[in-house]
Amino acid sequence: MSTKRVLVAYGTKHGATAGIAEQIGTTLREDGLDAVVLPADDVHDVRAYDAVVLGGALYAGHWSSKAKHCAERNAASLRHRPVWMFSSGPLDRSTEEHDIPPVSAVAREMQLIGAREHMTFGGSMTAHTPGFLAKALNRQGKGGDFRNPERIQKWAHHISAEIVAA
Ligand SMILES: Cc1cc2nc3c(=O)[nH]c(=O)nc-3n(C[C@H](O)[C@H](O)[C@H](O)COP(=O)(O)O)c2cc1C
Repeated sequence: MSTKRVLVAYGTKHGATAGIAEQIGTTLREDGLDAVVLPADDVHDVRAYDAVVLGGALYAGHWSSKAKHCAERNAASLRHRPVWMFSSGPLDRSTEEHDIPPVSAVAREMQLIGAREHMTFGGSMTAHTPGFLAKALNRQGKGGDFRNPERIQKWAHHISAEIVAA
């Protein structure tokens, strides 16, 4: 049986979501899959992949437009392969306490594509994040890196298991 190819695509503004995507890619590779990690803007054809993981950052209640446009641009092909989606956002530990459902636009994309599952991961906004609002929130002590490597890895292992079993 040939190694399954998996695309992990991400829509990011400041890199936190890219970091999550890279960790998912690394874990999928450790599990024996051929995983490629790409910015969502660079994804124009997913037909070379057996499965796709697509993530986007949340800003003001909206999922990354880069991730959304990627889903829309590739909808016809995504419908024919297993797809998982994730969001990177909350700047607290809430994602570790309970599941945070996808925002409505993501739920709509998932339905259109027939995506299997969605996960919300804690985000990251540090003193290095550019932008007035980010700086102001950091000054108020509201920033931090809330990405949880164990949770990300656990979800990636779960995806590998489903892909291998398919
Ligand atoms: C101006 C601003 C607005 C944000 N709005 C949300 C939001 O509505 N929901 C959320 O969960 N996180 C929100 N966040 C947190 C970001 O989603 C988080 O920092 C994310 O990991 C950033 O990803 P990126 O670095 O890939 O762009 C916001 C952050 C900033 C700076």
